[in-house]
Amino acid sequence: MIDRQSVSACLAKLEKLVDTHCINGTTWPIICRVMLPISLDPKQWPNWLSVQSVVPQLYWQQREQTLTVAALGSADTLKDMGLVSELTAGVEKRLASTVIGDGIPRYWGGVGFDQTQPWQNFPGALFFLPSLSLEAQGGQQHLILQTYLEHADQWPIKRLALRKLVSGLRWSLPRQPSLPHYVHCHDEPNAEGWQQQVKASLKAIKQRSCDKVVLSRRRRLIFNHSVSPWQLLNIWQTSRPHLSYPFCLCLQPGEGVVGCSPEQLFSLKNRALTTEALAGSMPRSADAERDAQCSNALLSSAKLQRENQWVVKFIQQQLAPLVKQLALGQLNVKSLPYIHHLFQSVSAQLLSDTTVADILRALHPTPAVKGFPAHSAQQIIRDQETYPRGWYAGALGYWGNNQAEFCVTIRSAHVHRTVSNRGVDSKMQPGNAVHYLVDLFSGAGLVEGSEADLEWQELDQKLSQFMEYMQHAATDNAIAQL
Ligand SMILES: C=C(O[C@H]1C=CC=C(C(=O)O)[C@@H]1O)C(=O)O
Repeated sequence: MIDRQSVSACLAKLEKLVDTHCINGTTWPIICRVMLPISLDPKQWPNWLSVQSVVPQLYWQQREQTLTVAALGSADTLKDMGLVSELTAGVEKRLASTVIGDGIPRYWGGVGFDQTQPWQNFPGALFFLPSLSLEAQGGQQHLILQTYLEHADQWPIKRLALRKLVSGLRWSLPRQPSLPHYVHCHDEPNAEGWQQQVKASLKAIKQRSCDKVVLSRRRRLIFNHSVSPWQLLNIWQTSRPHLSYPFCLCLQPGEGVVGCSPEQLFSLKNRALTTEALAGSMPRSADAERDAQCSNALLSSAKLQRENQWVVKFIQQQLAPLVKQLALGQLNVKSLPYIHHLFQSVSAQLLSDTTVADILRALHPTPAVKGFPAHSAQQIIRDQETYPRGWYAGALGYWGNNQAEFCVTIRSAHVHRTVSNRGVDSKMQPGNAVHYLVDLFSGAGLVEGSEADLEWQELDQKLSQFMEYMQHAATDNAIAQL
């Protein structure tokens, strides 16, 4: 179990360690951390985070479930800084700090799709060292408290903040409130707008200014009642597709990015790197024979293979100066509950002077979410899309010394709210000033031979998974309340 007493004991241990270093220590900056074994079912962690008032709040689970984290509060945050290269250099510098105490520190966070197009109240990129985290790894669970100090002078303020965080923790886990029904649904672009965007993109592809571009659609659901990202995470997790990363990052209470992604950006353990090309899709069918045909069609369609091969080509090009022994896995099909994808794994060994930052900058974003070549695809996306992608199609995960893993934040939503003095449409109550918004995103890769109607259906397919889960959850809640 985890309770107030054990966390207080853990804090006392951390304070003692830091006090001793402040008196005797000579090396600065330091990361000081203590770990306490706990037993609290990780399935409860999102619920536990949802009742806390401190931010940031992060939940992230590794695709094979080898690591789960619930992180709360920040001992050190790096965000925005214009260039991702500056931010990543900052994280590397932090990780070179002297570590005092137990285990190996990890910074958590990531980068949005295009840092020049952030969401409101959400920086383009952010990494933080959690003040408090729960981590499950190798069959063990720990509570971890951490602080980062550039000098002893910072300790009194940071100690106070930690004490405040620990004393403000909430321990009772109420039932999640029921999920309301949305009152309005709006697609951007709509089906007609999509036709125009695809036409313009295919023209650029035909003129050879681009080989592939990934365009997206935003479905905005508007609610009259509060919706929390944690409710959505619950839905995604209960109906979790095999081998996906469930994640939720809130930078303000009740607002954040949430999703369940099948795609890994990369994983790095010591010097061994794995990454993948996940692109090219076919719908699933309830009929087993038809479903097998769809899956086989992925492996025989030249157009779908092109979609995937631009990603492979990009990965090979970008990694060439940074790795040795690059090897491609077999082209395969990854089947999720609603959709099949073409999938090819890539593995390599880092060269001796290659860093995590080099790999992150080289790979993100891949043509699975952007296109190829990157610059012209970016231009088309900027010309055609009418909203910022923010952290949709970004990268989210952890970064430690010689260790990192990031998922690509697709199959995701931005949960936020707006305040206005007008209703959004006639169904909204006139005096209802706060609108709760769930922006769902889905994207589709366009190459020579793509058809706007089929790509629109693919976007539907990707959205339908979530829409169905949500419908079920709202109905189940309504029944439970009878
Ligand atoms: C960009 C998305 O999916 C990517 C990943 C798998 C298959 C894709 C496709 O077939 O277009 C996309 O490249 C998304 O789901 O929003």
